[in-house]
Amino acid sequence: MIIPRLTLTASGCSLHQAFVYLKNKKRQSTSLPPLFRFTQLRNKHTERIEPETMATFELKNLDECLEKHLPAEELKEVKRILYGVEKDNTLKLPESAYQTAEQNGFEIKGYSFEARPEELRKPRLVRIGAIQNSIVLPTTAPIEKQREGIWSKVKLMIKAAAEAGCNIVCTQEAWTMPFAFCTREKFPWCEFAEEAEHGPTTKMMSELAKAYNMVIIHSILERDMEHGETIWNTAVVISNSGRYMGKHRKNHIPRVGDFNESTYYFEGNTGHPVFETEFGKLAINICYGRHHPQNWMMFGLNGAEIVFNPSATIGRLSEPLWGIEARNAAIANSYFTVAINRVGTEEFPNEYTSGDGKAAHKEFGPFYGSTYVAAPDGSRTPSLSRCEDGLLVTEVDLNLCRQVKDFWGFRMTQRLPLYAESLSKAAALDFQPQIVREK
Ligand SMILES: NC(=O)NCCC(=O)O
Repeated sequence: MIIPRLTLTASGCSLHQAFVYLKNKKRQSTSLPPLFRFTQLRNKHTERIEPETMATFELKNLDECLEKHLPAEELKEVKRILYGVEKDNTLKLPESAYQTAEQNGFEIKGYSFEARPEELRKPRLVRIGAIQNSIVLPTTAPIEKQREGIWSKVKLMIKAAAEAGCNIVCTQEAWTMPFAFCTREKFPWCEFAEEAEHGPTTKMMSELAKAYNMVIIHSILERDMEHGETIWNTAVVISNSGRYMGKHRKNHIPRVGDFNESTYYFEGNTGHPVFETEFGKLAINICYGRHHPQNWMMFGLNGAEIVFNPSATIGRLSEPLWGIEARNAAIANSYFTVAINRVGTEEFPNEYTSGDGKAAHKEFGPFYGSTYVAAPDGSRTPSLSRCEDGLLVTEVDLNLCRQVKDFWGFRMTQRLPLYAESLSKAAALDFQPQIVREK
């Protein structure tokens, strides 16, 4: 789907970031870590600004746009219809979390979803942190420096999540690296791959998980040392004890636009695991898997209460789909979903083509952020910004999953045996589609 206007708007975000940077420069110049300062300047210089963006570059967030332009009464009704929330569900976070965000130049937002009080079960309140971020150093910097740069930034965001009382935190897809798969070059990008259980990033995240008593889900390029050093796109789950719980490998690999990921790794072989943690039963449906309702369904069948969707996707391709897919999955499967997307435009040293007859180019993006959480009753939070680093904190009561199952009965009416029979027929070589024609 081609939506040129949205694309242009997103690329204009860098102007806004540059403006915010300059505005905050004086106030933050001593407290801002050098890597942050570099990123914000770099974005200003590397993202293309087309003349048409000037009119709309302020659209860094759809919700802020609605708030700016709609009268209060209408805004309330629009939000009820769009988000399924009857009353303001903004969650006030501890001051320290806001301060950490402000000092380090990222957005922080808090929301909550309530469930009905039950007689026999206590509320099962869980705070979820979802992190969206841009890369930090140029993609030409040494690999280890690039990774450490992103680590430093995201560690501060995890600190803010801890201050905000988060029990679970999830990063975006392939969070330690630029999303270089557009290039189809193996070197140096494969060097970002690391072991899921024993790699440096999991080690670092395990320390944070233990220190903050937090489950951490982080999505990396995995190198499987036990199976021929093969590469996978993998989400790692670390318990709040700091111990490695397991991993899930991306089930559906895109072959669309510049998402040339099939050059690097295969479809995952880990099924649909659900991780039973102190803070609920969690699963991960990595990026492109969100277009496959059956992928979402299988995590539900295995008992997931929250399914994370760490992603890397761009406006030209998928922005109109973004608000629909994870939200629909939450409704269809009676669980919470957390859709997370990176921000910024990434520039690579060599030009590549998109196979669409257009000129070769070096940039990939803009990735449009817009991280949000959807609840099983179909309500959802507003999105984080389309262009800024951000932490979304959402408090959920997991009791809502069963309450929605009881009310709507989607799990009861699911007709699994009917579909199992039909699916095995559809997958057979001699399948004949069930079509009725006029005689
Ligand atoms: N990372 C990834 O799978 N992106 C594919 C594009 C999309 O699914 O929106």
